[in-house]
Amino acid sequence: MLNVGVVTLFPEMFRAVTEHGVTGRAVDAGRLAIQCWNPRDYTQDRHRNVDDSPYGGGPGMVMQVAPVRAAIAAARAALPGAPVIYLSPQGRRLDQAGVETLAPAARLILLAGRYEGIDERLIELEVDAEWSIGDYVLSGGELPAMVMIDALARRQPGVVGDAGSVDADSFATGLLDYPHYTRPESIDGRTVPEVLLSGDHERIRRWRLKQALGRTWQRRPELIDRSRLSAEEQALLDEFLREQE
Ligand SMILES: NC(=O)c1ccc(N[C@@H]2CC[C@@H](O)C2)nc1
Repeated sequence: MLNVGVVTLFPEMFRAVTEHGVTGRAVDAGRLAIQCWNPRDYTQDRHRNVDDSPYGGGPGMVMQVAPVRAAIAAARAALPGAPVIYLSPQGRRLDQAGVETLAPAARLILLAGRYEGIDERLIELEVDAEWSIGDYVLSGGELPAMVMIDALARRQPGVVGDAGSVDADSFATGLLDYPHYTRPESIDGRTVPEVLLSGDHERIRRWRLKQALGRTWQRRPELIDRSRLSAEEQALLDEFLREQE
């Protein structure tokens, strides 16, 4: 059971994960819970302000400490002991290995910022870890938070129907995915590789491993350390590359 608290100005956005697909079913099955706390609900002023001008000048606004801190406190009360993760381009780059390190956590609090960001003292006082989903700037931390929720939910037992499919997930193997096909057998004259119609499961396993190795070598060579490949993997990669010549 993964229990996620989210501090966000846009709780409605999280319906994208609570009401759809694998994560929606995980919520229905009680394997995933997502609860949002909105800093705007913790403002004291009539205008319910959550942002203010930046010290030092410059464009945009900065999220104020007090409302966000109060929302985090409310989340902590509901999720005692949960680490607080702030999503930002300044964070550690999330990859499948990072997902694996976060996966054992039963509780997490995700802090999604808006505007130009949050007051640095919030990070110093409340944030346990900063994570980034990639080197690009987004309007808010909500989408990165949902990316993290989806990746972590898939690692919860029972969330992904066929457990084997999670193990075979690309990156779970450290490789890119092999090609997938389904009916019809021919589209615009393009047919399905006959090995996949053979019913020979060992041949199919080898073909898929060869494709994963070859595609990874061609598109993301840095993901392959040839010295760590098994004899079978080395042979399959060589075979793939010979066929490409
Ligand atoms: N690459 C990322 O994971 C990422 C995370 C957050 C973000 N934007 C928010 C808005 C203001 C500040 O909180 C940060 N952009 C990119």
